[in-house]
Amino acid sequence: MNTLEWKQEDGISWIALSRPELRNAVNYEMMDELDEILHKIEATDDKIVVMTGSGNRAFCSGGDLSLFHSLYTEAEAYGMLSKMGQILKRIFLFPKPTVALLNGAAVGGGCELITACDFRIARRNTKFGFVQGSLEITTGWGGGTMLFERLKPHDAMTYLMTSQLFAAEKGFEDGFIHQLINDDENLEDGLRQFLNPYLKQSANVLSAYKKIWLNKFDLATFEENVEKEIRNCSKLWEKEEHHAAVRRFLNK
Ligand SMILES: CC[C@@H](C(=O)O)C(=O)SCCNC(=O)CCNC(=O)[C@H](O)C(C)(C)COP(=O)(O)OP(=O)(O)OC[C@H]1O[C@@H](n2cnc3c(N)ncnc32)[C@H](O)[C@@H]1OP(=O)(O)O
Repeated sequence: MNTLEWKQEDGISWIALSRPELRNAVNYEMMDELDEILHKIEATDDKIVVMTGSGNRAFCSGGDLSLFHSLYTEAEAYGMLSKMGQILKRIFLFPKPTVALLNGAAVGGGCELITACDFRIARRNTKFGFVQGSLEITTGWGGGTMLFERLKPHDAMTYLMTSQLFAAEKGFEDGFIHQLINDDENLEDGLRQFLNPYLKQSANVLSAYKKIWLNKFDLATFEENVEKEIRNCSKLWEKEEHHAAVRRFLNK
């Protein structure tokens, strides 16, 4: 694996996004590797999946803008967005509980990725934000649809419509972040403390409860809504306003 690290320990499958020099931005190789690793994990006896980022700056900075900047038309954008959208859906619907461990900032598509997970644990000093609006696009991997399943509509709209970066403490108050880990605490120790009561249960019990939550969804409607989100984002993507905003980011 070139863009991910995977380890299995005490019933936990750890996935670390590993492109720290670009703040763990997602490229096509990472999408393929994520897809592959999720298939492998599904076949293990592991109880819980933890997703985190390499380094201490970022969990994930979203799509790799230096790469995806070359996608110009709606159709080109749709290809990339729907590829990652499929992976986010797999994470959201994954048969085992999933946890996003925010070792650093989760921004743009990175924030969509944490939304796809069942639990979010963050260092107290981290930030998260759906900054897509400042790039003149919206969420395009299905994370907007998923956010409305995680939060009260008013809070979800605030996160999405303001494009702001928020402190993890605000996410904790809103119920988006489930546990804060103090800055002087070891991140893995803090996570294990949170996970201990879950890890005392069998994999079958955890998966069965996850299934009850997933049974709530009309899958066809959920998939239709994700698809609409991806299509809408693709339309905005091809506008000059978006390309200009990305150029500003890359030339800063
Ligand atoms: C494409 C899908 C779409 C979606 O559907 O959601 C998206 O994800 S759009 C992408 C949205 N993401 C962003 O706009 C993130 C921008 N990044 C940041 O805000 C910051 O980098 C950070 C994540 C808050 C971390 O800040 P910091 O630790 O200070 O790092 P730097 O900003 O100095 O970045 C270091 C290095 O990495 C490059 N970088 C960062 N993010 C990306 C990215 N998403 N794509 C490509 N490159 C990225 C950044 O340009 C720096 O490069 P160098 O200057 O060459 O070192």
